[in-house]
Amino acid sequence: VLRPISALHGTISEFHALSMNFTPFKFSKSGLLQWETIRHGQLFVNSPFLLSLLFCLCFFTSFELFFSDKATIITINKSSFLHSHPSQRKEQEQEQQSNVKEREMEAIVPVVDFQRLSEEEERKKLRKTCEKPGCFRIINHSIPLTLMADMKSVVKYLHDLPTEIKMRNKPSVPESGYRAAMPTSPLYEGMGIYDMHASPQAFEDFCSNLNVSPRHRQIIKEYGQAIHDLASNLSQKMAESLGIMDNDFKDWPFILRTIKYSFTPDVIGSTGAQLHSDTGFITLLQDDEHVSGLEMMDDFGSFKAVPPIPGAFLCIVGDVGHVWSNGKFWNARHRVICKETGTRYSFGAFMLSPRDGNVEAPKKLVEVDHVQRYRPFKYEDLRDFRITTGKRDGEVLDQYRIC
Ligand SMILES: O=C(O)CCC(=O)C(=O)O
Ligand SMILES: [Fe+2]
Repeated sequence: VLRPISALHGTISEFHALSMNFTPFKFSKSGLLQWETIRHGQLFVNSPFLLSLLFCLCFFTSFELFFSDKATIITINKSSFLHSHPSQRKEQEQEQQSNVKEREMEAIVPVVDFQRLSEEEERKKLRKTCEKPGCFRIINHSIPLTLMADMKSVVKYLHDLPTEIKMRNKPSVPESGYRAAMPTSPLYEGMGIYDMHASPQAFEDFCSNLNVSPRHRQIIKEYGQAIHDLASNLSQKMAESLGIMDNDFKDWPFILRTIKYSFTPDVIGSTGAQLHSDTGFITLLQDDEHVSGLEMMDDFGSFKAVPPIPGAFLCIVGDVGHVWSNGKFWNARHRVICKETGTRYSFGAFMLSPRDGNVEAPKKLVEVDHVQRYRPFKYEDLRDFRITTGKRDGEVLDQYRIC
């Protein structure tokens, strides 16, 4: 919580003495000047001289100081320093309040270290986060940062192609091919390749339809292989965290999917992607590190912004993950909202379901649990049900629920 330590023209209303020291300041997007503090001695606040100096500074310059007792952030309102007109102060106060709210409204997305998944403690963490909130960040993974950056450039390039070229890329299954912005989802444009690791032809068709250059072709191929490897390894670790040691995810089909959101000033507040759960087992998303928008819904139906971590993938458990785990893993509900102007790119692997088989919990898991929570079904039936009914969130599974 940020507490004002000086009100208008420097009346100190509240002051919480915490130890602090300043790192170099920076301007935040909202025009606030922020000093992020690091832990140090109590030099600043314990010195009566400096405290008086601070008081005078507030008094004469109408600085407004905010002090975080949680995040140890000091915020000085730059604009109130420059213009101290009372009518502006109200606006500034409101802006600060909403900044505080925004910071408090960030989803807690646990971070899992891929390199440490051989350790019991990290595996427990993985299981716990798959149970709730049903999403996590994976760091120290196998995909080089250079490949992630290269793929992002390719994704931008592909989405910038003329529409008639993008349209050549016809879907072989829903969510593959090209999906242009539509009146029902005007901010959203998607592209995908289905099952490229098992069907080289799908990859060839995609590249030749879009006249992809040899260099870009190489990047997509490498990225597709790398992210499918990571997704199947991670799926295996998730299964192992439930005691299922013999499930091989390497052959499971996946969609390499790219999404572009065009966020212009007139659509701030509009929906980029409606509230949904993902249909497959797990999604590995390289979400945009600059343009925000992704929100997770919590148990109370509130939405929390997901802050980006450059270099980390956001992993989201889907409907198949929920059913396969006999209801243990949570298919996290999420959406994308336009919050700022810019183009948001998100892309990654949507790991779907067992090839040619039913979606169901492994027998061993059912034995341990003494109950099977969902009856087996075909992935395609679930996918088609979602398309025909327009239903997108986890309730689509109710039709298969046993208990
Ligand atoms: O764009 C994003 O960050 C989220 C995309 C998403 O949730 C999806 O495609 O299923
Ligand atoms: Fe999603």
